This record gives sequence, C-alpha cells and structure tokens, in this order.
Amino acid sequence: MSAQREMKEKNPWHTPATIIITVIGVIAIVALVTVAVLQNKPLPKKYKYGIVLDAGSSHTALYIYGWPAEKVNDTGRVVQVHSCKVKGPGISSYASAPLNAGESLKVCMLEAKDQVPSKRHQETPLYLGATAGMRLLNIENSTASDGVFQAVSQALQTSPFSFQGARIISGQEEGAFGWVTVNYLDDRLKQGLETTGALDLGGASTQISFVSDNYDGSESPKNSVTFRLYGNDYNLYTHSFLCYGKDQVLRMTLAHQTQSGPATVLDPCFHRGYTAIKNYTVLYDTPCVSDRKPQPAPASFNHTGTGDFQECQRVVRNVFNFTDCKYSRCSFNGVFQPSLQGPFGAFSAYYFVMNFLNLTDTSTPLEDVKKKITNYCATPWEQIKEQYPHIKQKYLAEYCFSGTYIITLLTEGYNFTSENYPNIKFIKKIKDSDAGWTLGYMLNLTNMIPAEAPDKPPLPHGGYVSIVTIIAILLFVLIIFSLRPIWPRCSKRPQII
Ligand SMILES: Nc1nc2c(ncn2[C@@H]2O[C@H](COP(=O)(O)OP(=O)(O)OP(=O)(O)O)[C@@H](O)[C@H]2O)c(=O)[nH]1
Repeated sequence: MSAQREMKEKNPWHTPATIIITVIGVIAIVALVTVAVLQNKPLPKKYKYGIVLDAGSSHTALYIYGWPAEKVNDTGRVVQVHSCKVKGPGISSYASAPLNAGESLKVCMLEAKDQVPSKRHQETPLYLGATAGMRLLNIENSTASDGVFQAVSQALQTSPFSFQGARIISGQEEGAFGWVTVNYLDDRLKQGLETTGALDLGGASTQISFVSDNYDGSESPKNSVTFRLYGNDYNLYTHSFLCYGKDQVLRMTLAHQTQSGPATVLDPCFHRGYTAIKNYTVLYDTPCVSDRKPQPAPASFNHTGTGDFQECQRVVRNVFNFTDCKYSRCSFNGVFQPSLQGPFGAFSAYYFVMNFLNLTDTSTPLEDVKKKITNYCATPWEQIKEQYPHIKQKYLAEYCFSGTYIITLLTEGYNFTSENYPNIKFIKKIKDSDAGWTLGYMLNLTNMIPAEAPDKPPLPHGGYVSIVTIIAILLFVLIIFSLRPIWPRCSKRPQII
C-alpha cells in the first residue's frame, strides 16, 4: 500500500509543474480557437436599403432592395425585400390632374416606411424612373409631362427617405439595366459566365438586350452599351422599341383596322361573342397611332371578336416593317440586330401572358404553341369567362391578342426559330427578386457593382477556424512531447523505487 502511494508520488505526470503546464496549454488552445472563431464570425447582419419606383405606362410599382451593410460589393447580395403595386393607372395617365399622380403613390410609400427600419429611413435612397408611358407623354405634351414629374417629386420629397430624383429613363437604359438585373441575380457577372439575354415586354415599349460575338458596336453604335463589371468587359447589344409594348400594339392593330372609320370592327384577335363599344378619340390618343386617325371619325365603334389566330397574326404583322434595312441584318423597322446568341430570360408581360396560356415550357415545339393559341382564340368569350371567373376581364379578353403578338414578335420580329426558341425562359422572378430594370438601375446609381473583381479573403471563415484549430492541436502535442524528459517510464511493470 505504501509502495503504491510512493509510486504515485514519484509519477512525474502528477508533479505540480506538469499539471500547471498542461492546464495552461489547454487554456491557451481554447483561448486561441475562441479568438479565431469570434474574430472571424460574420458580424450580425445590419441591412442597408434602397427604393426604386418603376413608373410604367400601365402602372407604378415600388421595389425595396436590401443588402448587408458590411459587404457592399459582393455579387448576388442585394435582394428584393418588398414590392408594392400602386393602385390605379401609370403616372402618365394623370396628365390632366398631376396632383393625383403624387397622391396615388401614398399607400405604397407608407408600406415602405413600415418595411424599412426607421433608423435607416434618412440614409435610404429613393429613385423614381419613368418608362415608355412618360416617354410618350413627353413627346406629345412636354409641359404635361413636367407637371406630372413636379407633382410626384413633391410627394416623394415629403417621404422620410433620401429622395434622389424622378426622371424618364431612356429605352437604352431600360434594356441595359434589365440585362444587368437578370445576370446579377443569376450570379453570372462576378463569375464571368456566359450571360443571359433579356427580353422585356411592357405596356408601351419592349426591349431586347444580349451579348453577341458578332457585335462589337461598330455597326449601329447606338445599340451598343459597354460595361466593365467585376473585371470583365461586356459589349451589350440593346434596343427598345417605343410603341411596341403590348397595349400600344393593340391600339396600333385596332387603328389599322379602323382606318376607314367603320362603326363596327370585326377583330380576329378577340374571342367570338366578345363585343364592346370603344371610343375613337381614346383609341387614337397616343403618338403611336395618332397620325392614322380617320378624318372624320365617328365618336365610337363596335369592337367585335371573331377569334381567329391566323387572321390575328396577319393583322399583327401589319405593325412591323420587315422590308427596310440598311444594315447587314435587322429585326424590324430598319433596326439593326446581330444574330441571336445564348439563353434569354423573357419577363414582364411575356411572363404574364405565356404563364396564363400555359406556354412557359419552351420545349413545346413552336407549331404546338401556335396550335394552343389558335384553340384559345377560337374559344367563345362566354366560355372563357366561365372558365376563368377570377381573372380580370380586361386581361382575359386580351390574352388571344397578346399571345399572338408575343409569338409574332419573337419569331418574325427578333427571328427566333424552332432551334433557338427553347433558349428562351419565361421568368417572373429570379431568387425571389422580380426581373426588370429597377434592380440594375439601383446597383448602378449606388455604385454597387465594381468595375474590378473585389479581393477575396484568402480563406473562408470555416477554413480559417479549422486551420487555427489544427495548429493549436499540433502545438499542444508539441508541448507534450517537449516534456518528454520528465515523462514516466513506459513500462507495464510498476516502477518500484
Ligand atoms: N395578365 C397580366 N397582365 C399584367 C399584369 N400586370 C401587368 N400586366 C400587363 O402587362 C403589361 C406590361 O406591364 P408592365 O411590365 O408593368 O409594363 P409597364 O411598366 O406598365 O410598361 P412600360 O412603361 O412599357 O415598361 C401591361 O399591358 C400590363 O397591363 C398581371 O398581373 N397580369
């Protein structure tokens, strides 16, 4: 018994020095790892915000974007945190009562106040960009357009946000920023991947934007936009067709059919059984068709559907000029377009219409797409209303026309064929953010996409912590081994002293 106690007392592992060294070693390792973990832990997320109002021809929508405050330049970090659809028509419809345009934004602005934490209000930039509706009003009556901007600016200045101005964005900006949005959200820019083209169909204009190896900007330079983003150069082809949004094209096709001022128009783009009294003055009240107004025109006409896709396509073709082209190749109306390249994202009305018609699957052969639209157009109006009781009748009545226009624009306007039609993806959102020009516009104005690729930390957080842990364990083992001279003898036999 006493020999055993003596053996314990002589065991060098139990000397005060080794115990102290071991405890200090363990504490040092724990401290080292803890510091590494804490020092590199992502900071609690403080968000910054930006707000963009898309003042379109048919309506205004508000988008709130958010991003972590500490990492501004990382791709894919800015996301849409909220959106609000303004009730009523687009701001260009308030030309004769501009104060109401400002008033119409109030509900969405109140929502924005609730969505953005109040301590961030003052630093949150607020932009309003107006598109084709205001472009047309500005052409038609620039004083009225100035009045509308004054009214909306006054309303937005009273908001708690940092209002940065309201302006018409050019068709080129609308196309290019739509392309930036799509590729930013898809993480294609930072990684330098092949980009996705953007097809945007609005109410009053439509945009096509893509990068093509066959386009360096020398032919038709007005269609060229160059960007340097994350260290990559892009030469983007973009064109915006004013008046080729679906609402204005509908007016153009009607104007074409009413050139002689008839009292009844039999329209193949509307369902059999559809009939409505329409006002000539309202129909022709847009620069897109005003020069075609019959003189003298009766006050109104009876708009009656006949529901015939092929006839509708014939009518729709009339709005395009496919013959004049002074370039090596054109889309339509004498506009240069290089050969189509890469995948395309088609959004806004492209999505609304094709989604309703159940045609978002572009692996469906084009002939079958046309058959489906033919069947939809041929369905009597009464049956359509019964089938879709919850869908706004204005939208419902126009899907036959809109589907026909979309297919004609894509295949005959932009020259998509059976081979490359499947390259189109009809999209509404990408990773919970709406596809459209607004995000690209804000990223540009807040300088959130750097021209050069940001420096990456040499290691991700997890890798850093693992390496520190391994080094700490190695150090510990080293200390233990350095204590070797005072190790107990490695013998199974008890050492009897
Ligand atoms: N079916 C359907 N159509 C919609 C919906 N929202 C908008 N539209 C229509 O789709 C078309 C395009 O809408 P937007 O993308 O908002 O276009 P916009 O911004 O008003 O028009 P631009 O100024 O030309 O860009 C318009 O004819 C709208 O009336 C929807 O939820 N469903």
